[in-house]
Amino acid sequence: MTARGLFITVEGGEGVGKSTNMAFLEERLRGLGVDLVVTREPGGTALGEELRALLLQPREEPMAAAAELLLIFAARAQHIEQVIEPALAAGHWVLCDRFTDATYAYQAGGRQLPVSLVRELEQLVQGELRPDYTLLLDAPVDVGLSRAGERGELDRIEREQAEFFERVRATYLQLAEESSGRYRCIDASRPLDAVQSDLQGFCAELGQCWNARLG
Ligand SMILES: Nc1ncnc2c1ncn2[C@@H]1O[C@H](COP(=O)(O)OP(=O)(O)OP(=O)(O)O)[C@@H](O)[C@H]1O
Ligand SMILES: Cc1cn([C@H]2C[C@H](O)[C@@H](COP(=O)(O)O)O2)c(=O)[nH]c1=O
Repeated sequence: MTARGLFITVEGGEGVGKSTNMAFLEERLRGLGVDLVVTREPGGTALGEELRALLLQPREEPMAAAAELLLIFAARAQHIEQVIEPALAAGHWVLCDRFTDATYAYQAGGRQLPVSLVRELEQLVQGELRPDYTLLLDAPVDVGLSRAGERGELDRIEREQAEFFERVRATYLQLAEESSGRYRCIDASRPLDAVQSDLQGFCAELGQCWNARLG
């Protein structure tokens, strides 16, 4: 029987270096010789990418927090059915740039929607599916926002106030503490080579976990 693949998610606030380090992780994990599917949320399917564009486009009409939450879970339902579940079942690893921890951080933490609402939708849309490992790239909000700002125009969510992102960061740190078995937290405010040296250690740990799973 094929061993189910590992589901690895990468999380963090704006500008912490997710994109830069996703590329690094992808290269190192492929180097381990595993079949890897790299994807992102919101997105990862044609429908999901359309929903992402709707979510991130600045708009005059404010988006209701509940509308934002439901669009995110709609994209996630499609992503799970079309990409994530089939890949894991076939024994591929899935490396996903953000998943439901982002919903806890941004919609429950940032937007202050009830956590119970996120939990109910998580159960409805995901059933038992949860990440095996979550890498949190953590940096002070001002460090991330200034890096994100250097990239050019800000999207709808990046335009939020600093207090919103402080709540996002605090929620991520709380999740990392509550789920310390699954989380690896990396100080992303350091120079890139220090961050990537820790990422290298994380990849080695994943390789060992996989070998143990294969017996
Ligand atoms: N450790 C680091 N030290 C200094 N600069 C960094 C570091 N990591 C990333 N950067 C730079 O910060 C900027 C933002 O990085 P990146 O786009 O990877 O962040 P991100 O978290 O994916 O952002 P977002 O999620 O908002 O798209 C880029 O210019 C990148 O080169
Ligand atoms: C999955 C997810 C994402 N978001 C927000 C977080 C970011 O502002 C954008 C995604 O863009 P990035 O390139 O990954 O930075 O969407 C959210 O609010 N809730 C979620 O569940």
